[in-house]
Amino acid sequence: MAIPCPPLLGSELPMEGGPLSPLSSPPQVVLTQDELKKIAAYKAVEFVQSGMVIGLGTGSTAKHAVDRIADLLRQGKLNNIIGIPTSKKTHQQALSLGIPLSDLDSHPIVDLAIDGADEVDGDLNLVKGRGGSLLREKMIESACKKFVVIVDESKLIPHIGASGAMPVEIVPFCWKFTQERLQQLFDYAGCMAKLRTNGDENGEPFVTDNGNYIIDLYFKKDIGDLKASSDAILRLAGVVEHGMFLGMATTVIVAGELGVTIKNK
Ligand SMILES: O=C(CO)[C@H](O)[C@H](O)COP(=O)(O)O
Repeated sequence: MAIPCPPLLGSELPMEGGPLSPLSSPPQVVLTQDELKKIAAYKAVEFVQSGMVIGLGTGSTAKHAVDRIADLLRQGKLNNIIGIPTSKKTHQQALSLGIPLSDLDSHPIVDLAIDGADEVDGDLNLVKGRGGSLLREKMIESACKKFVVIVDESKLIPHIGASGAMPVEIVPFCWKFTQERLQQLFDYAGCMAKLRTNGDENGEPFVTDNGNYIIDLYFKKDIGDLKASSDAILRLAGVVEHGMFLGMATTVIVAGELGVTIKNK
């Protein structure tokens, strides 16, 4: 869907915090959602400095950031970057672009991670993992000094789970049992727990990079206390990790109709 937006590109973007602020001139061009994602991604890459270890996110927004980092390396504007990819897909992208890569075993401290999100609430809590990479994303983004989240404004929501699924990565063993337990946990919020499939006619389960399954939780109502919800999910044997990233984002860059907003924790 095309979204009206002033002609904002690259370093011309406003960087104010707080709500999106109207610009003086009326909207002149219409930017697509993907163009907004690119604007947020390029703005985030301005935080990258030579010599940094960078967590490379996964998804259509993070892909723009990885492309941009590769461009700046090629142009000699960045040097000695080491990328830590959050998925096999991003690993493949970064490898094909010639970004030097490593992992948390060799680089346990990550200077900066840049990644998209499926939802961002008013306290900068996130839902991630609708793209299926939540476990590696959470491992890497928990290990970083600064976590910059890049989104278009459609990702801003009033409460976690408001726009769709909250994914939970589980072991395949007796997945129906774990699915049932997860649904029961959030019965009070009208939860529907669904096994994610590949979308083909056979209904084969989607398998994560770690060989696990994903149960998508759909809530009819606000689940309330996020910390308590997180703890309850993680207490279930069979659960590996969930897609709520609570208190992890240090900065959220939002590209929208009226410009760019940078929200800091
Ligand atoms: O968490 C993710 C993948 O596991 C993605 O960051 C999230 O799904 C956002 O994706 P996109 O940038 O394509 O909207």
